[in-house]
Amino acid sequence: MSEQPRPYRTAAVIPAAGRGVRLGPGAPKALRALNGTPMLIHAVRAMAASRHVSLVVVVAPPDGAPEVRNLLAEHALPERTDFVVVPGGETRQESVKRGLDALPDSISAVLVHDAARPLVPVDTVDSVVDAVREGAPAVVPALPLADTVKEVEPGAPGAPEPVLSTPVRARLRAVQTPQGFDRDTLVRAHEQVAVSGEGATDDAGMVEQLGAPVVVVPGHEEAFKVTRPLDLVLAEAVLARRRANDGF
Ligand SMILES: Nc1ccn([C@@H]2O[C@H](COP(=O)(O)OP(=O)(O)OP(=O)(O)O)[C@@H](O)[C@H]2O)c(=O)n1
Ligand SMILES: C[C@](O)(CO)[C@H](O)COP(=O)(O)O
Repeated sequence: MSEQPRPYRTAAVIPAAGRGVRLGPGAPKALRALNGTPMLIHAVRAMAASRHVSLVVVVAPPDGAPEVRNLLAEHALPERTDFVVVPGGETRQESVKRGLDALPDSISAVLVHDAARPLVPVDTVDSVVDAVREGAPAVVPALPLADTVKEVEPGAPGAPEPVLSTPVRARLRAVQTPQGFDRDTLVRAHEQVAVSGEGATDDAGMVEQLGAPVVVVPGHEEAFKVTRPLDLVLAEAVLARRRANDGF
């Protein structure tokens, strides 16, 4: 007898276990506040805002799972969405893998979304989900670049670095999250693709190494990653503009 196809259910895995070294000293980055609310809660709400997302798996700082469970209980979140919290690993890639391991069998599509991109609009989330539902095994939101990019021979910090090439800017895209995947493809990438050093910098890159197609859909300026202190200033400004537009 042939296996029943899975009902189409989409989960979001939110890696939130990073320290936030580039942001400077303080609590783990995902737990720092934006307009009084932890960055992670903004990211969780951004995923749960999509009508497609029925489950959100939060990958917490390694010893922070109880604190994250408390945060989820304390903040208003949509009732139609289920939430699971698991502890993260040493690298982003390990943290994503732990999130994937927590998915129930019923899930057929997965979004992987940085907690550090708390302000992604729901339309961007939905356009990624739609492209996966239409059959793309891997989908990334991305924007054209404003700067010219040079490939260099990396040297000591602060030392002049020889330029090797100038890629054609019109062919480059700055990649954001959520990245969307057919679940089996992403699991296969995490099982089969060997990545050395600090791990893969994004999940779609691992799928590329499998030889599976990855497509880009338009990203959004407000899906920027909170990485350095100036990004916090921008995030607060975006939230202030949203509050003003909402009329409170
Ligand atoms: N071991 C890790 C490292 C990163 N992340 C998550 O991956 C996302 C993108 O990583 P990044 O912006 O680099 O966050 P940090 O690793 O916290 O930042 P930094 O490199 O400055 O320490 C973040 O939501 C971060 O919490 C994770 O879950 N587990
Ligand atoms: C996944 C990502 O956000 C895509 O741009 C990015 O690669 C994460 O990099 P980080 O160094 O872990 O912040």
